[in-house]
Amino acid sequence: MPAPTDASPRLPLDADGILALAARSMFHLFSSISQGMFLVDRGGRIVWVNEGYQRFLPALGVRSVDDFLGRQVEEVIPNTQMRQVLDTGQPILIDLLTNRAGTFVVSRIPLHAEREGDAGDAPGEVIGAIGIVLFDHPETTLQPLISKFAMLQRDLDDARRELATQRANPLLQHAPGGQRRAKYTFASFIGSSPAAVDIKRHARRAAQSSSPVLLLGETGTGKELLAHAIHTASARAHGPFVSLNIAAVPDTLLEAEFFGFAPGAFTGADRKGREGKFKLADGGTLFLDEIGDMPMGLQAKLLRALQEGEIEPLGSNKLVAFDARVIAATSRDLVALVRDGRFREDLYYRLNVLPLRVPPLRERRGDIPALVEALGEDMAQRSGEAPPELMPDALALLAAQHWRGNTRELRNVLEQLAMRSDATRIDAAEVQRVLAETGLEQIAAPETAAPIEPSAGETRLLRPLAEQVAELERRAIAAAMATTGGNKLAAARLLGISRATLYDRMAVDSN
Ligand SMILES: Nc1ncnc2c1ncn2[C@@H]1O[C@H](COP(=O)(O)OP(=O)(O)OP(=O)(O)O)[C@@H](O)[C@H]1O
Repeated sequence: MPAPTDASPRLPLDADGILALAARSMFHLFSSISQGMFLVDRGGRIVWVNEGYQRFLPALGVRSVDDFLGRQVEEVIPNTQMRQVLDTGQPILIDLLTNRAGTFVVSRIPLHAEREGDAGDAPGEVIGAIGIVLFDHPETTLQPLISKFAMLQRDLDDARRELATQRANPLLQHAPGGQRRAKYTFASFIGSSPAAVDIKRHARRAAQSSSPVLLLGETGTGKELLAHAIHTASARAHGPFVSLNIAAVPDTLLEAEFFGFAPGAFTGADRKGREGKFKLADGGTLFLDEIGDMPMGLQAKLLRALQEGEIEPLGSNKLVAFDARVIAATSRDLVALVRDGRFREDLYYRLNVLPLRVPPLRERRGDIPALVEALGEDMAQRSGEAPPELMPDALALLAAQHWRGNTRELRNVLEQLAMRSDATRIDAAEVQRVLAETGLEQIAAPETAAPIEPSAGETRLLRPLAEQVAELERRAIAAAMATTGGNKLAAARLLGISRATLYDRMAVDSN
């Protein structure tokens, strides 16, 4: 390393100089790594904004930097907490801010006056504050953190629900041997549409029998929930409910998971040996989720176990009898898997004794308002905040979606809505924005497509057609403008019309 020459820059030797240099370096660092910064004076007036921040101005409804400077911060940045920082002198180092421009991770730091003379280390009076946008689009930039948080939240949720359900239903209380018990009853399956009533009726009937049940349906339709409910309503309700998600266990470990292993059965195995799920489910129900993902090699062994009512733990050379009722579930097309030679036909028939097809959400759109209410209540119980209240147009828009991920996806969207919206009453434009931001396809909510209450919907339709078309057009334009943050070109593209046509229609609406 070359020795510093007299011309090389050096660290200042005095404390004030070092402090000034550190402050300058940190300011430059934040200015370059953050998405934007601005300063307010003691009175909350915006006095400076950097280049990065300027790109948020259109979404905030501000036309130019000149329009931004000199304004009171609350006037131009809804929901800001800068005033609190000015009043308390306390920084808010990390916070989520949601307003019409989106959701941001922000930091707010007070600026203190220099202390005159020998005032010690105490900060001087607050003379302003600096606002920093650390991340925009936190849903993508902070995805790993958010996913982890969501997972923990869901675990907590499950535990709370389990407790609440146990209190309400003694049948769900401790099964012999400890914690393995069902979490849901048929009452947990929300829905009174013909399709929901039908599946519950068939499932209740299946609960009376001891034959294997096969739950077929898309992901998130409630197959696992129904498996729990069938167990709870069955004669085995006092026995354990044991579930195994076949897709979640590596193929090499599956056999041990199913059948258990004898002490010292293989290198690295637990010295004491371990019981498999079949044995753990003795006297109760074994739920085999994602059965379509079962490796071919193990299918023959599963078939034998089901036929004989006996299993052979790995490395034991001993047959052990078990008494468990099997409920299997899959979102895959088992018949096609059989046809392609990827699922044994004999095993398919063994499992397919009582097949139940769980309908996707789009076949029971009428249940969506009730589901929204139940899921909202559940979320509110968890967060301690009031449940989100969806306006009729927002519900209609949700009811019109395709919902590939069914109830699980609906729940995710509601969680996003609760997280991003300041208002407790959520309208269609807000839903549209979240659907767009979460990358879900959006289907407009024509009133004829999914009337939530047929009679009310029909009454609404008994008006002049031109009036209804105009209203639908106005709502579509408003939704497109909300989704694109007011960008008319993008809104026109979304609606499949030219920009000129969009201007025309908007001019008509404002007249
Ligand atoms: N009808 C319903 N009423 C209330 N909650 C429901 C309903 N259907 C599904 N859910 C909820 O949606 C989520 C997904 O349900 P579940 O895990 O039972 O679906 P699944 O069909 O087993 O999904 P996968 O095939 O992906 O495992 C759960 O939180 C469940 O409680």
